[in-house]
Amino acid sequence: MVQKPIIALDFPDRGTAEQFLQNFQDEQLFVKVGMELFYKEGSAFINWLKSQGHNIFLDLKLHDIPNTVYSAMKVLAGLGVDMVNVHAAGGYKMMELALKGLEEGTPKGMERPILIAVTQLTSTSEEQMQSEQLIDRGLKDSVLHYAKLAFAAGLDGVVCSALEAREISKITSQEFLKVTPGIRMEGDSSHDQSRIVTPRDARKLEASHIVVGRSITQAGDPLQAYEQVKLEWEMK
Ligand SMILES: O=c1ccn([C@@H]2O[C@H](COP(=O)(O)O)[C@@H](O)[C@H]2O)c(=O)[nH]1
Repeated sequence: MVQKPIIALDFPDRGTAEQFLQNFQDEQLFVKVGMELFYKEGSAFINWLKSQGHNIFLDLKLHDIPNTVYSAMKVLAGLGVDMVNVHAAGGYKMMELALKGLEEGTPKGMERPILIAVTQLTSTSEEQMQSEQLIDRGLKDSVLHYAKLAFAAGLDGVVCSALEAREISKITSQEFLKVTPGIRMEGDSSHDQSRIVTPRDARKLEASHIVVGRSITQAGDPLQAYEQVKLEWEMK
């Protein structure tokens, strides 16, 4: 089944986010809440989104020592969101403990949130990665390496560019999720993203999910922009 595009709710506060969501009336969406909105509004906003029937990816990208991530994941597991994430650069042990924390923290009768790991941010270019992270390899090698590590640690998938999705499937499994931000419609500004792909190409490249922010949230008609993204994404 094709998953709904995930809309990145990159807004400063709950009021702005709720106003944006009014464009979609009763449609049940898959939304992403990032650091900005979560740090401002906390779990009350998550509860409200759930009460509206939306699926939620809580995008906090945890990256700390294994024990700290383990404890934090135990808390996040209680929020009832559908998806959470860590940075794969935190390492194998950190990812393993993130998963353990989620498993232990998920209340009885609830499903454990999907756990994915960021490989290389879609804003990162090969040159930037080599000069700033001192990685003396191609960017794809680094993404594939992190994907393999996340797979070995038992995670459900990764955040990557759709450009890397097909190769990740080959070295992990078809079911391993490839959640792909950096999505732009033809002709849209890339803003601060480096590795961008259209919804149509993301589908062809076998991404399992697309994450779309500004192409929808900053559109004159967000509902129409969402419908267009969805149409391209669902067309094979
Ligand atoms: O590698 C990553 C990981 C996360 N993101 C997040 O996705 C959205 C993308 O927003 P756009 O406006 O469509 O660029 C944003 O919330 C990022 O924090 C990412 O872009 N790349």
